[in-house]
Amino acid sequence: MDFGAAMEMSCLQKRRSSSLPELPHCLKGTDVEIEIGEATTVSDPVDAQSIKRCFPLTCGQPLLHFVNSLSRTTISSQRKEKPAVKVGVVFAGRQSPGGHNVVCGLYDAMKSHNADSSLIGFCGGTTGLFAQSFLHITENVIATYRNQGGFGMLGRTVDQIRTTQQVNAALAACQSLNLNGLVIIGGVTSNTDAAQLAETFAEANCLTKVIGVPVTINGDLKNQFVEANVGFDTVSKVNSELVSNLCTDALSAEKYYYFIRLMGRRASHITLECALQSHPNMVILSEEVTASKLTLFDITKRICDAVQARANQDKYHGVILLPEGLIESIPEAYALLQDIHVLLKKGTQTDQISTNLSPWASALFESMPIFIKRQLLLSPESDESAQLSQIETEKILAQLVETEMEKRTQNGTYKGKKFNAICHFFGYQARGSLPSKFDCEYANALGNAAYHLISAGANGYMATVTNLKHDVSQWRAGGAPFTAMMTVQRILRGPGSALVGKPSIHPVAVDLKGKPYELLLRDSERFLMDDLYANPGPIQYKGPGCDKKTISLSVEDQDYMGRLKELYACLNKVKSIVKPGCSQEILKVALSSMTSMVDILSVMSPDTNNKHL
Ligand SMILES: O=P(O)(O)OC[C@H]1O[C@](O)(CO)[C@@H](O)[C@@H]1O
Repeated sequence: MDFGAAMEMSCLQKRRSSSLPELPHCLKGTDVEIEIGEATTVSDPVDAQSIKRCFPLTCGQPLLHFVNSLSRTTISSQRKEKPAVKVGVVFAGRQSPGGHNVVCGLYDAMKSHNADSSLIGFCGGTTGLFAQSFLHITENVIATYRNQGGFGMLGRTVDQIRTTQQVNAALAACQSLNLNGLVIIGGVTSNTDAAQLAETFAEANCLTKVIGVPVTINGDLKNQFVEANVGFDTVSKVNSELVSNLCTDALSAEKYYYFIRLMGRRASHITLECALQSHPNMVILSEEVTASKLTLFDITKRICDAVQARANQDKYHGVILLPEGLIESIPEAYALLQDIHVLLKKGTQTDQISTNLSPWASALFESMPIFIKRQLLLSPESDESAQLSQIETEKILAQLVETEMEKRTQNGTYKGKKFNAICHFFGYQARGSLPSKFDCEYANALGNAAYHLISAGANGYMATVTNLKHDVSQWRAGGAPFTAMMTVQRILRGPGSALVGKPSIHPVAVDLKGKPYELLLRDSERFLMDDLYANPGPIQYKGPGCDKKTISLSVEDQDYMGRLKELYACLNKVKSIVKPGCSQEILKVALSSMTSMVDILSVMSPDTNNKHL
């Protein structure tokens, strides 16, 4: 493929390519300084031990904040040129709208601080990194891809830097190319891999500093340092418009139920956000199914009861949203997928799988239509999960609902008209969209921040931009160590014993106690029965509405991140001052800090999804 090549641009694309996203005040100009914040710690002792053991050199580093020294009266406003740097960038994860702007922001920052700095982009994702296949990123390349969708500038292939061979190949590439920095763009998997790479590079005394950037449509890389992911805003908006169009269509014809599956493998953030923006009749989130341990039968029954209730009001149309990860959250389907995975790994031929499954798994498998069987048997993804984007869960559900409605008709419990379903998967069409203004600006700021981290010699950090609910000018930027975002998963093995996994940055699920979900629950009954469809329309790039952020970002607890940080600071204070035999005075100070912690905790949701407090 011809990476970085010029492309035929529409009028809109040309205008976008020449428009420079606004930068937050703290990143503007050439007077950005770095302030060292509080050291990061992990309070859970098991997690802490394991993280320290796996990341002895990069664990416990402080938070970093960027400040614009021009805003300070004490510092001279003379422009400071920084040493030239050579940086490599790689799209390690799946494409996500806005990803190109990380590269553009990085490039702009590098060049504005020293015109001799050079940026190379690895072609074809991690494969290009291992093979040292790259292109020099020039002004022309930047102009072609600024504010454009996809990952066409550099492409992507596999999203892993995991095996010893892969890590060594990455190390060899960075050493032989003499890179000062390597910027890894991706989601939870890519950033976990980046953390490992940073540690390995530190061990090997490699010059290259590894920096991650949170870019994933899934919106599941969230923690006290990361408020949003590049791409989520765009994908939610594009999908919401498409869902709304189907709502309008359903209401006009009054004869179809649209079953729509949206992307989101391990968390249902996109589905939740689209529901909040477009108000379909029904939404089924993976997190709800997991929490209530709903079976396929339960879900089918819920939908059928809803169809029946609507038919009682003479309504024979509707729109139902579900995430692609739903299938894995249904206990019996998950177990079936696991069994299939084990057999595939053993090398069992696909036509022999059914006979080698346990009787119940085989019965479920055999009850599926032939095309679904084929999809279930697809070889797993690089992270060993099923190829969820290829499994048409919406069709399984539509078929089960149709069968059940026929049964109800035959036994006389349903007397309405025939149920008609039409299925859709909105995945790739939204993922390839032109990025929203928010994603363009957010990604650009993150790319800028990545440069400042490299120039400050930070290794093992994720670039962060926060305060996102506010105007771009007020956004804050900095970096947080990967290790401060990690947790260790425990697999319980009988009472008192647990198997501890490797420390990783884990995807964060929809919080069923959080504000966005609460908003959905509040209106779910009215959405179901009253057809309160709302159409947000296409993404706006200029004029009124262009600065609208996702509802999730806007309603998430305004002070949640601030409270977490406060909590974290109090805890660190206590830990640093309380020592065996310390004075009464110190204990009093510690007690007051702990009282503040209790106060903060009492106003926060008890289920914070966060183990680093
Ligand atoms: O492009 P591919 O390899 O089909 O990836 C599909 C997967 O990527 C994502 O779009 C993003 O992680 C998932 O929602 C989806 O399952």
